[in-house]
Parts: sequence; C-alpha cells; structure tokens
Amino acid sequence: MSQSALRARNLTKRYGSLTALDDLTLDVPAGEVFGFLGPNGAGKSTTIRLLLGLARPTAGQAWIFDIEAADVVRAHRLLAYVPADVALWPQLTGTEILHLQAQTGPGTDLAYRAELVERFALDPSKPARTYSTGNRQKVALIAAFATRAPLLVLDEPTSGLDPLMEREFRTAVGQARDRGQTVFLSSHQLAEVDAVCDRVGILRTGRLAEVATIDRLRGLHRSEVTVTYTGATPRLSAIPGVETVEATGDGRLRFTLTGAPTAALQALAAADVTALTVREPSLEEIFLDFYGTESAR
Ligand SMILES: Nc1ncnc2c1ncn2[C@@H]1O[C@H](COP(=O)(O)OP(=O)(O)OP(=O)(O)O)[C@@H](O)[C@H]1O
Repeated sequence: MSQSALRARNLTKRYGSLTALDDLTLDVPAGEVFGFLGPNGAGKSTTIRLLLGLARPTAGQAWIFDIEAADVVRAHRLLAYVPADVALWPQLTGTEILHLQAQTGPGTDLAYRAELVERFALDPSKPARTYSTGNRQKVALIAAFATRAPLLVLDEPTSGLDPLMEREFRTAVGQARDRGQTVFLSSHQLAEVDAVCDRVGILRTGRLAEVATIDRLRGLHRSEVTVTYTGATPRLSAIPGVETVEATGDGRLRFTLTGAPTAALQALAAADVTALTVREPSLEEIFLDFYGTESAR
C-alpha cells in the first residue's frame, strides 16, 4: 500500500453551534494531485487549517505523512502551503521574500525558481506593498513550487490569476507531479480541478459528499444520447440505465444514459441508426447535481 501524504480520521471542527467540518475521513496517497472542491463556506479552508495544525480539531486527528498534524514544527518541514489570502512583508521586495522563504522552507531548487519567476512574469524587484492580489499569489506559488517539499497544500491557488497564468499554474502542478510531489488543492473552479487533478473530493456543508477520479465522477452521471434512425423506432424503454426517452422530430430521439452503455447499444444495433451523438456532462453539471440549486449553507 502506498504511503499517505495526508490522512484525516473523523476530523471535525465546530464553531459554537456551527459544524464547519463534520467527521472527515480521507487519505491522499503520496504522489497524487488531489482536488478539494466545494462552494464558498463548504469548509475547505477549515479543513486545510486542521490538516496543517493551524486550528485544533473539535474531534478526530490528522497526519502529514506519519507525523501528527498537531506537531507543527515537524510536519511543516514536509510541506509548502499557499493560503487563500496571501499576506507578504510589505517593505520587502519579491526577491527578498523568495530568498527568506527559501531559507525557512524544506529546501529550494533555485534554478527552477528563477524559471518560475520568468514563466509567471513576476517583477521581483518591487516591494510587496505594490503587488496586486494576483502578484502576491504568484510570489507564494513560486516559493511553494520551487521547494522540494514532498507535499504542496494550495488553498484556492488561482483565484487571483489571469487565464495565461492559470495555464502556467497547471503546467507547474504537472511538473510537481512528475517530480513525485503530492499536491492538495482546494478550489471552486471546476475547470481547474478537471485539468490538473487525479482525484477529487466534493465537500458540501462540511461533509464529504464524494471522493472519486474525475473519470468516475463523470461515469456516475448521466450522458445525453441523441439517435437518428430510419425505419422502426428503437425500443429503449425497458433498457437498464436508459431514462427519459423522447422523440425530438422525425426519426430522431434523445435519452439519458447512466452507467455502462452495452444494453443500450445492443438495442440500437437492432435498429437502423444513421447517426449517434453522446454528450458527456460537464463537471459543472455534475457539480450542480451534487448541490442542486440550494446555497452551500
Ligand atoms: N474562526 C471561525 N469562527 C467561526 N466560524 C468560522 C470560522 N472559520 C470559518 N467559519 C465558518 O465555517 C464555515 C466554513 O468556512 P471555510 O472558510 O472553511 O469555508 P470554505 O469552503 O473555505 O469557503 P471559501 O471558499 O469561501 O473560502 C463557514 O460557515 C464559516 O463562516
């Protein structure tokens, strides 16, 4: 069994009568890029603070590799963390901050860091007080990606980045994975999670609703199939996984399909099908399926 980079057992956090995180049990194996998805207020930042030992759980426990999260000094030698709201020393320049962070962190690849400064188009000569939200985020991300920490924990890492920089971010996550680093990132951006993660956990009002690979998540949900045919109408109503069959015009019908398509394909093979399209649900639609239209809290 592979080692867990992050482990939570029955992790719970209450603020008064509000349960911000409810009984989270989760394993993120070393080397995985894990996306932690949920709308505002779902409890993502709370979870990260507990995993990093920055807040005390009401119940349960967490580990970074084999070190208890509460043992902050030892656990933090194994990780680099980028918070959702990056605060920097205002008087120091980007270069000075990167230098400081490299000295306090678990070891930095200086050549790669210089490459990241170029790729993220950061001007490191300016004092941090002049940096926009996005530039502050870039400094923190460059510092994190350039470390050789085996675990990177990134809280809403691209919220301040423009699309070009998001692309660089995705490349950097891929390179971290290639080096064997584990990445745990929280997001409410579906496209980001879709593009970079191996697995995703969906958090809803403090509870883990689902953990799955991106492919499985799509597989759990309905595809929309449109069929064009000549001759007799394909008989689909009793086929497992087929729902809401509707005729959409002369010789055309549409239905939704859940699970394996074998039975539906066999039924269609018996008809004279001239065209077939299958539309997979977007991650957005899958997400909405989980949350419905109600707000997070
Ligand atoms: N220190 C605190 N005291 C009281 N309530 C808190 C505290 N921190 C968080 N909460 C509450 O816990 C819930 C979860 O908040 P959290 O910040 O973890 O959500 P999130 O998923 O990270 O949201 P966002 O995407 O907006 O950052 C929210 O209802 C929030 O108001």
